Amino acid sequence: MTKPYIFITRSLPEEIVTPFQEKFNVKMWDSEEQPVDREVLLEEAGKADALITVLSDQVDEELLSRGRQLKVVANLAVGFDNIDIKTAEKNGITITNTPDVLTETTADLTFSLLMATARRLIEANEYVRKGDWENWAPLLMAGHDIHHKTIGIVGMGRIGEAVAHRARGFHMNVLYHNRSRKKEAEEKLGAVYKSFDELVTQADFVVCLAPLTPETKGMFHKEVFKKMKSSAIFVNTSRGDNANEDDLYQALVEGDIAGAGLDVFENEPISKDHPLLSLQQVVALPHIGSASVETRKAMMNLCLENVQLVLDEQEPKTKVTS
Ligand SMILES: NC(=O)C1=CN([C@@H]2O[C@H](COP(=O)(O)OP(=O)(O)OC[C@H]3O[C@@H](n4cnc5c(N)ncnc54)[C@H](OP(=O)(O)O)[C@@H]3O)[C@@H](O)[C@H]2O)C=CC1
Ligand SMILES: O=CC(=O)O
Repeated sequence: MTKPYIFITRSLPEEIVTPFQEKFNVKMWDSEEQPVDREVLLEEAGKADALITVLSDQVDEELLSRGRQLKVVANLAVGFDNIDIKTAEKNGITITNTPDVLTETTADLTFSLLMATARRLIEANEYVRKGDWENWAPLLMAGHDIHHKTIGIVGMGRIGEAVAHRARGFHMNVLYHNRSRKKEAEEKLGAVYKSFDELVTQADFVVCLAPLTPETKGMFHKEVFKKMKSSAIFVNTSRGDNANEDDLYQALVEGDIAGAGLDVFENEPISKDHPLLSLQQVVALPHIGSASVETRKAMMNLCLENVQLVLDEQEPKTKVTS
């Protein structure tokens, strides 16, 4: 009997893949960094039983309609805005993601980014390395306090709650906004529910952790930045499209807000000539929210386990539904 065929759109460590090779025929794209060619991906989608994809692969109608063989697409991310879930469901293809295993790691990164932006860590590091540090000065690299300030979390889900937990350790007041109230988070974390407008007006740090959906796309725009405190710092570790980057740039230049910590961008990788990267008050990272070795390996294992379960005609651990 021929083994089921799994195609993985990036090269993953052998140690992760080898245990699955006895039961499955596993092929990987030969680069860890370079995305798979679209034509190759479409061809593979037509003959594979399972795909393991990354967040930059467009799993759209064209791909999901390539043939009857494809049973499961396991996305190496918790976000699944790159996948047309409705078409997958219509075509009987199971979609899985990687929630929970990356929550704490992404919360660590989100809070680090908040701190690095507020306390100007990247700018200060460059200042020392360039040899510009000649004297101690009373306001040299003075930034913004974090402790006892107010954090406003838009998207108080798994990662949002983990960020709130860290914020409590810094004696911060925690505000949050979701479409629905989370009484449990309010009790456990002392978080206070606010409307979106109230949150952006009152918070010193506005952190976006809502998924990218038609509703959240562009939710941080010109008028929203104008409502924020001029000392506010915007942190985005969700998806770049949740903020309008032109408006964010203007808000920073015009002093509507004081800084931005960004792990995600409208177009990734962001061009080095992008206006946002010309601003000292912006800290930019290459979408590394979940990037610890332990967590990335846990995500890879979860993808392979989900694929195995679906191909064995069992329920996957973390199925995505519309
Ligand atoms: N930078 C990185 O590397 C990473 C980025 N991410 C991003 O973080 C996101 C969140 O992950 P996770 O916490 O696990 O997801 P969850 O689904 O647990 O949380 C998302 C939260 O967003 C809220 N939400 C959804 N729609 C809206 C809306 N229109 N307005 C306000 N709140 C909304 C939801 O509450 P409700 O339904 O009540 O509105 C929910 O509480 C991912 O979707 C992904 O985009 C995740 C991991 C790593
Ligand atoms: O952006 C990363 C994810 O897991 O979603």
